[in-house]
Amino acid sequence: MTRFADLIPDLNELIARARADLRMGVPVVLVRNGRAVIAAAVETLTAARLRELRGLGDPVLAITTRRAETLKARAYSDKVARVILPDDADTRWIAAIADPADDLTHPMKGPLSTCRGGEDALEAQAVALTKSAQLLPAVLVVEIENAEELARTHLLTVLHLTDDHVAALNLVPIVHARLPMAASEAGRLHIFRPADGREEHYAIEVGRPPRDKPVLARLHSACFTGDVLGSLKCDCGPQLNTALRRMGEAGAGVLLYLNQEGRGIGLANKMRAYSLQDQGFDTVEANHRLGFEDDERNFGIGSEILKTMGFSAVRLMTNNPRKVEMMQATGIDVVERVPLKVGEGAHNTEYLATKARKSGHLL
Ligand SMILES: Nc1nc2c(ncn2[C@@H]2O[C@H](COP(=O)(O)OP(=O)(O)OP(=O)(O)O)[C@@H](O)[C@H]2O)c(=O)[nH]1
Ligand SMILES: [Zn+2]
Repeated sequence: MTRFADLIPDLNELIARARADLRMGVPVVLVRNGRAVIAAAVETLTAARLRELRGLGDPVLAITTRRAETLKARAYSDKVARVILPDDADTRWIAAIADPADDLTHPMKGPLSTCRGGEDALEAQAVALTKSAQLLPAVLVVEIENAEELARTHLLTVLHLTDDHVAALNLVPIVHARLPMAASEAGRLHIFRPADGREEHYAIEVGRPPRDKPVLARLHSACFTGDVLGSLKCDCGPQLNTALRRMGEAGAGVLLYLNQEGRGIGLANKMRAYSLQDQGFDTVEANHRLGFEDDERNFGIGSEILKTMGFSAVRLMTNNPRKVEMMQATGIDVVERVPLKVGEGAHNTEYLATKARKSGHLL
């Protein structure tokens, strides 16, 4: 028995630490079924670290199959493609694989060689880690033998992964307090903190809705540009304000403010997507070129919070049928869908039309 064993971080805690490492540019070590790799996020890779990683073996650049499609590289798997790093590839070459900003002005000179066969589970998990760290989904990976020793001598985080690790949500209510708002003086803000070290989420309770009846609810995803800056590119700001106002008028409701900016890709990546939209790509194409799925959000978070607050049924304000399906699938009964169509204008007609055409939003 190790003494003070409870002081040792568990896998969820180590994953949170690994996320922070990758964001800073520090490589992490991943081990699974006797295989070990060292992985560094492309977005934060420095020339010095690239040099040393090359010294450890033959690096492979792992990207999502989505990004590989844009680069016309063969993925051989539905999750991840492994691009073989040419000997003369520098950090700029590597960055261009991950970042589509210059795809049109400086297309990659292919064809890119990719690995076929062999193990790619760790590569897929490493890419998933960069996604959850809200970085570009791309990692430089080198297979290593002496993982434990390298990690110990170089103070690197080691993750022993068994299978596709799904952290339990475990949203802990931290605090709530009265918050009079323009939409309702009877407001209350609740803070929920997930056990996985990621962003906190909020619930804004309007009035005191009875727990045993369906509550007027809105699942709102953070949109700094729309909610705070009044961006005209989307409908988020007006949707947020209208939802709160309707709850105020009804005297009761609950708005979940989920910190899943940019449909879960983070504000930096959303701005990368906006820059691609300025080059003519629509909202879905831009996500795909960056290597993301259309929507990387986890709506299960909303259900967890509602259950913790004591609700089991909602009248959900949304135009997104996926939100309804996900709520039902995660144990909250959606007795009614309440449309929330506001904020249409010259700058977002295309955006709303694309949501309807490609993402199934109801108009
Ligand atoms: N990646 C990406 N995210 C965007 C873009 N425009 C808006 N968003 C994000 O999309 C999300 C919109 O969230 P919601 O309004 O809650 O969801 P919705 O799927 O539109 O569904 P309803 O509004 O409920 O009908 C927010 O997280 C925004 O930050 C974009 O062009 N690209
Ligand atoms: Zn928005």
